[in-house]
Amino acid sequence: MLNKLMGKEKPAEEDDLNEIKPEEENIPKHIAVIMDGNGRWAKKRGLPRVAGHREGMNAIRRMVRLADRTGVEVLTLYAFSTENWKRPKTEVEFLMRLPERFLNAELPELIEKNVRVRVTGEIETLPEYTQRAVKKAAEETSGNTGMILNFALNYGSRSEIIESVKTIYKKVESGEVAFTEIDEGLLSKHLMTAELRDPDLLIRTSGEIRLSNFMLWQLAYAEFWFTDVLWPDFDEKDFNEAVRVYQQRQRRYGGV
Ligand SMILES: Cc1cc(N2CCCCCC2)n2ncc(-c3ccc(F)cc3)c2n1
Repeated sequence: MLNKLMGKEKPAEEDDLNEIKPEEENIPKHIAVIMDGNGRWAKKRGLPRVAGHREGMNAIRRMVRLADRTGVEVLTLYAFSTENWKRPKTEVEFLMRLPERFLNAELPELIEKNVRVRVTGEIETLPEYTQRAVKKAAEETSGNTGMILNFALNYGSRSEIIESVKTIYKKVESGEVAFTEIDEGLLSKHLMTAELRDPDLLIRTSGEIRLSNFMLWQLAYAEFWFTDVLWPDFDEKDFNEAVRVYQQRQRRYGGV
C-alpha cells in the first residue's frame, strides 16, 4: 500500500536507480533512518527476533558504505529509543551488546574510511560495556573528518527538548543568558545534536508512518520517505530510490 502511495514519486527514468554519483546535485547532506521491521523480518522466516536485529546490522553496513560513497555528510541511525526498555529483558540484553559487536567488527574499516562515530542519547544510563564500546569508538574516530556516523542510542526527543529547556532556564536564572536571547537557535544549540546540521531526509522502513519520538525538533524541515521494505532487506535499490525522490522534490520545490 505505502509503496503505491509513494510510488507516484518513483524516479522518472529506470536508469535513475543507477548508482548515485557524489558530484550530483541535491544529495541529502544529512540522512536520518528509523530502522524498523527487524522483528517482522525474523517472524516471516520463523526465526527469533534477535535474528532480525543481527541481519539489521548487515543492513547498517550496506547503508554506511552507500552513504559514504554518495557523499552524505551525516548519517543518523535510530538504534534504540527510550521506549525500547519496555521490550522483553532478554531482547534488551541482546540489543545492549550490539554496539560492542558492531564496533568490534566495523571500527577498523570506519577508521580507514575517515568516518567519525558519535552517539546521541542518554549514554550514562546504559550498561557499562555498552558505554565503554561507544566511548572508545567516539574517541578513536574523533579526529576523522569524513562522514559522521551518528547512532541515536537510548534517545528520546521529548526528554532531549525538556532537558534543553531546563538548562536554558538555569542559565537565565544565573544571568548567563538574557530572557530576550531565548530563540530557536538557542534551543537548537542546547540539543544533543547541537554540532550537527538538521536532517535533510528521513527514511523510515517497514510501513510505519510516524516519528516515534525521534528528532522532533530537528526534523521540522526534512523530507520524509516511507517504505514498506523491512530494514534487514533495505538495499542499494531502496537507498537510490529514496535519494532520487529527494532530488526530484528539491528540483520541483527547491529552496524557494
Ligand atoms: C542498541 C542497538 C541495536 C542495534 N540494532 C541492529 C540494527 C537494527 C536496528 C536496531 C537493532 N544496533 N545496530 C548497531 C548498533 C550500534 C549502536 C551504537 C554504536 F555506536 C554502534 C552500533 C545498535 N545498537
